[in-house]
Amino acid sequence: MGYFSLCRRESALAICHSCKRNKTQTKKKTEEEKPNSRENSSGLRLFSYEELESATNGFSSENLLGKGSHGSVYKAVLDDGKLVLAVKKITATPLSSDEDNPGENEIEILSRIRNPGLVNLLGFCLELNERKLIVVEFMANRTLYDNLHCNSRSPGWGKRIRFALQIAKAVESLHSSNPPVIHRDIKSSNVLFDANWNARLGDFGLALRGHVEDVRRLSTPPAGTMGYLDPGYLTPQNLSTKSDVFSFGILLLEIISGRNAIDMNYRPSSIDEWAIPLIKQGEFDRLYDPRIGMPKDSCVRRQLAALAAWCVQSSAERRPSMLEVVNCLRMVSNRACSPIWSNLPDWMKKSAMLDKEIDASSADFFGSIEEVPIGLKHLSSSSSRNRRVSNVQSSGVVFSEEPIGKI
Ligand SMILES: Nc1ncnc2c1ncn2[C@@H]1O[C@H](COP(=O)(O)OP(=O)(O)OP(=O)(O)O)[C@@H](O)[C@H]1O
Repeated sequence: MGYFSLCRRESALAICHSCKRNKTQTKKKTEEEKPNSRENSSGLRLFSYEELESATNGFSSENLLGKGSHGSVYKAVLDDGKLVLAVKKITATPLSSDEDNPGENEIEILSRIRNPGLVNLLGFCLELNERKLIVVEFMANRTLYDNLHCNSRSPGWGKRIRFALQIAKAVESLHSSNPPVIHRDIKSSNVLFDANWNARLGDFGLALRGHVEDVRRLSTPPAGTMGYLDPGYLTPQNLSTKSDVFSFGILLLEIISGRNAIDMNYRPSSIDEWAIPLIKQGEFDRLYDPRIGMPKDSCVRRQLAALAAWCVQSSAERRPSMLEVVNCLRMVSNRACSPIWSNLPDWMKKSAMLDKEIDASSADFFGSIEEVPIGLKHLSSSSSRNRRVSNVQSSGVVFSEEPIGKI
């Protein structure tokens, strides 16, 4: 029996059962719950259709936040203006089954995970069987796609690196949950910013939850978005968390270069085919977003580019884990935000790391790695900029002062 079939039998996930109820049953239940909406056992709120309709001004175009391939998203204001949230009105296709209905899948997955790095589920409305309403946290500052590509004031390197780290942490939290979640649709339009400009990962319509062997057994066809999709993910058997790592690498290249994942104004049009030769040749001035110029710190330039290249390798096994990505980005972030950090005496570095909640294994990343998984040049042990900051981590990537060699 597949994992999702099992999920559907668990009482803890009342939502799944509820979703399967017919309209009459659901209406009856909701009527019983009136006049006030209430939370179910998972802490999720059950909304009535009427209250969401009224909170979105009748799903008006003024409240429309955007449209995706599975429906539209509206801003909703409830509880006398105290609560602002986003309502996804999912349009089921005639072919949608319980197994592949993105709305139901999103509820099923998001009801089991909650994390400050995600656009979390707040509740749902079950009254429309064919067009479900999913209620999630409202993200006030639009998507990463909008901010990178449609904003005349493009974010600078400090912000971009912080965003990359926040997204990486969110993906890592999915991969390390039990059982793991594979998002399968990491891309800039699925990263949204909350009111405090924290990057949050959203849209779990394609996500799969379960141990890789179980998920593979389900034979869910490969899915994702062109330009971000792992080229090695051709059959259900190829699925692994490393497909998310590939998509994250594409996202990182997008953050670095400011160009679209697929952009007909460039040759080659796909970002990885365009970027990797530039990274190999050390042509960072052509790689980095010309609107804001390259990061001033040459180490940061090399490190970010090499990390992206590591993630988009064609061999899934040779890509880093998301934990390694997080550790790399923590180091980059540290360096980018405090250039003086690399010159500090060891004891101060340690304190600085504690202050910034950076663990020792992250610090190892830049200092003492023997393995060079993508053919990056070995770090010269005499290089003062890249010298060892603490003890060894078993695998990783090395950044050199020189242009990066063969990948
Ligand atoms: N929680 C939210 N808060 C604010 N705006 C949102 C929220 N979720 C989505 N949006 C807006 O609605 C748009 C559509 O979102 P949706 O997740 O349906 O599709 P998408 O990810 O853009 O595209 P696709 O479904 O094709 O992957 C987003 O691009 C975003 O502008």
